[in-house]
Amino acid sequence: MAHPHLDVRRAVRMALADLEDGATVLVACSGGADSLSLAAATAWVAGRSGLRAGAVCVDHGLQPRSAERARSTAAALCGLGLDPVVTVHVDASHGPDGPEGNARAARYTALTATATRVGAAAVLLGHTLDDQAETVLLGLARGSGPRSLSGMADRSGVLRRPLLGLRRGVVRAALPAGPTPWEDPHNDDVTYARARVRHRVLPVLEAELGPGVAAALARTAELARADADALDAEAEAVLAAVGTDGPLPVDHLAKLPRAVRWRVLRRAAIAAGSPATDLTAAHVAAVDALVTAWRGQAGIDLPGGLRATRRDGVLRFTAQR
Ligand SMILES: Nc1ncnc2c1ncn2[C@@H]1O[C@H](COP(=O)(O)OP(=O)(O)OP(=O)(O)O)[C@@H](O)[C@H]1O
Repeated sequence: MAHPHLDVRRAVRMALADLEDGATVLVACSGGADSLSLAAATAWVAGRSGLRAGAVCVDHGLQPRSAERARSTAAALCGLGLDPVVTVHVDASHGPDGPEGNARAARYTALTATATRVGAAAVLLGHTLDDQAETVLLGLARGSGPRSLSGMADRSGVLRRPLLGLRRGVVRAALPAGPTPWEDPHNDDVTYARARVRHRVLPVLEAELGPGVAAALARTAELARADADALDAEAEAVLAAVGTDGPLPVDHLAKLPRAVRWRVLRRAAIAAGSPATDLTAAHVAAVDALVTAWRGQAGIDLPGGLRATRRDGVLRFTAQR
């Protein structure tokens, strides 16, 4: 960790290399250490490469002091040389994923909408290699498939994660002097699984298996993403050929590799009205058994009042009255 400032600036420079002169980038800033370090590096890079840099803070209204925090973050960012901060208020009290999940979904929607509104070419997020490794470990512990194990993408639409290849320690060692980062109390609260992975599981893995474990987990994420992309594309192609909303020929489904067939069945069930958040791997496996191990059973009930049935050589998803 000889030159953390250089490492962070290089990572930001590379992530922004394709932007045209005069383009605007926004740093998504929570006020935490990672996004403050990212903001400082982005201000430095933008100042030397003809880009405009601003910042955006999302106020979820979840923590009582969040408005005050947003104000002090804004002041710190202006001090780092970024344009005045855009603060966006979102309502995270509704949604299917609990307060944290709803806040995350609302945040990504708000960040993307803000980029469109201000004409920004990219919004930068401060996720690090440690965040990626934690996500992979949490996915492994849940028995996730390659899509979940692929963690966070370095690019997704307008969102970019320049620090995904850097350890959190490097990012924090490059923190600018002056602003005091705000620490989200959840980060250290070991009642949360992610905090336990961060403070207890990953350190033990590194002590026992070597310091390269986090980078290895991040590599797993990259490999899993490539596999998941290929399998998803194949499933899409199958559905494009047979049609998403009609009956699915069982003979055709039975010949597909299981990983592709599961994806086809999941997509078809969602297209027919089963909510993606409620449709589990066990539901999909039960529908799969109608294809591969059918012994005349009547059908499978699915979330959203849907029923999967097999008759006359085709599989159908129908809404139950
Ligand atoms: N309220 C928010 N407003 C704007 N951006 C946010 C907000 N919360 C999180 N982000 C963005 O998402 C990234 C990851 O946030 P998260 O809370 O998962 O991780 P973190 O390790 O606590 O990061 P940080 O130290 O920057 O808070 C942040 O670095 C930031 O870029």
